[in-house]
Amino acid sequence: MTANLNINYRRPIPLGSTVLLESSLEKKEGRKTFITCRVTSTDGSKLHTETSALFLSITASHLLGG
Ligand SMILES: CCCCCCCC/C=C\CCCCCCCC(=O)SCCNC(=O)CCNC(=O)[C@H](O)C(C)(C)COP(=O)(O)OP(=O)(O)OC[C@H]1O[C@@H](n2cnc3c(N)ncnc32)[C@H](O)[C@@H]1OP(=O)(O)O
Repeated sequence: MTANLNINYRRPIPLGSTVLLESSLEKKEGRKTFITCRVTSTDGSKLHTETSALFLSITASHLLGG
């Protein structure tokens, strides 16, 4: 479950362009998983977006409000 999501939009992505998406698992601490992601041009020269997120493991009952 997404607990936190930060997105920095550095440069607009031209309509119809192809981009490269790179995600990394930064660390895992118990139920917490920290992920980062970068969106760049395919040659890597232009940074479009950089993201960090925290996901928490949950039980099915959490989704049902338990
Ligand atoms: C345009 C370009 C983009 C490009 C990039 C794309 C890739 C980007 C990468 C990835 C994107 C993935 C896609 C995103 C999709 C978004 C849409 C959704 O996900 S919709 C769901 C929204 N989420 C909810 O509705 C959760 C609502 N919240 C909850 O249900 C609870 O608060 C929950 C489950 C998150 C935590 O509740 P508890 O009761 O299970 O756990 P507690 O005890 O509060 O926390 C456990 C530990 O986590 C820390 N923690 C909890 N929330 C935190 C937070 N917001 N920030 C920091 N730490 C937090 C706490 O401090 C604690 O840490 P200690 O164990 O003490 O070390």
